Amino acid sequence: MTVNTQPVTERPDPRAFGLPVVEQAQIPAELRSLVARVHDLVDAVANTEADTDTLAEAAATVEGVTGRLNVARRQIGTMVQRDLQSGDVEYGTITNIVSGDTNPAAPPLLLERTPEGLRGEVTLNTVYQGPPGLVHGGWIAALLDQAVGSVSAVETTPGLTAKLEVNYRRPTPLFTPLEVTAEVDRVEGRKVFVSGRIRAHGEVTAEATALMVQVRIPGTETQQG
Ligand SMILES: CCCCCCCCCCCCCC(=O)SCCNC(=O)CCNC(=O)[C@H](O)C(C)(C)COP(=O)(O)OP(=O)(O)OC[C@H]1O[C@@H](n2cnc3c(N)ncnc32)[C@H](O)[C@@H]1OP(=O)(O)O
Repeated sequence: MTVNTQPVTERPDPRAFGLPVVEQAQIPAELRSLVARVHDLVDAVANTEADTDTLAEAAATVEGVTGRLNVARRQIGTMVQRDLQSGDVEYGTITNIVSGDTNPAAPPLLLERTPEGLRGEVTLNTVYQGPPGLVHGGWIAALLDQAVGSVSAVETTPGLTAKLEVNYRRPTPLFTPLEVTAEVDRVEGRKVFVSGRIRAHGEVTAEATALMVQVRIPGTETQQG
């Protein structure tokens, strides 16, 4: 649908808020590899039944590595700039729990623009388990919150979630490609009404409606209402 979008040039640059910005292409391949290895490590730790000697050795090794990595830490709020296939520029926090490039706990959910809004695919392992074999309801809400927040940011300007209502229609399975979609339904001043869905095997397992309230951008208060 057609929404009340603003020109790309009016989107806020996080640098204007004093936030450091890293271009996605500047993230070293070695860091991406580390993130992927630790993502697998979390799954291995969550499920291991290895003997106690192996567990003790692994704990000591991980403690040592953690100490070496903590010597140099990023500033909280560091943003990553992503160039979408559509040509749009998107900003997100680099450690975002759902989509962050450097967060090994993120699945991650990567979203791309479609004529309707945003779409992405993600497959979740037992790290995201709630009931046996199923995705935790809080994580379902997190996926939907990220998708509706991102579509609001990409199609209008960034905002915070004021209200999120999730309907859990069917169990959402682990180890199954999940399609996540989101769209802007309407815009009223700073209020952006959005909706999103998760599908497994083409069937909706969860859907959400949400209200995003756009952040006030210095110098544009009158435009934003
Ligand atoms: C540059 C940065 C780039 C960032 C990229 C990000 C990528 C995105 C990905 C992130 C994805 C993850 C996303 C996350 O995880 S966001 C994290 C979770 N959300 C929060 O922490 C938000 C906490 N809440 C607040 O900070 C404030 O309440 C906000 C900012 C939301 C509004 O406080 P503000 O003082 O600014 O505005 P206002 O109070 O004058 O309200 C304005 C209008 O809204 C209406 N209203 C408000 N609340 C509700 C409600 N509950 N139901 C119905 N209506 C509500 C209100 O009546 C009014 O309407 P009207 O009277 O004008 O008609």
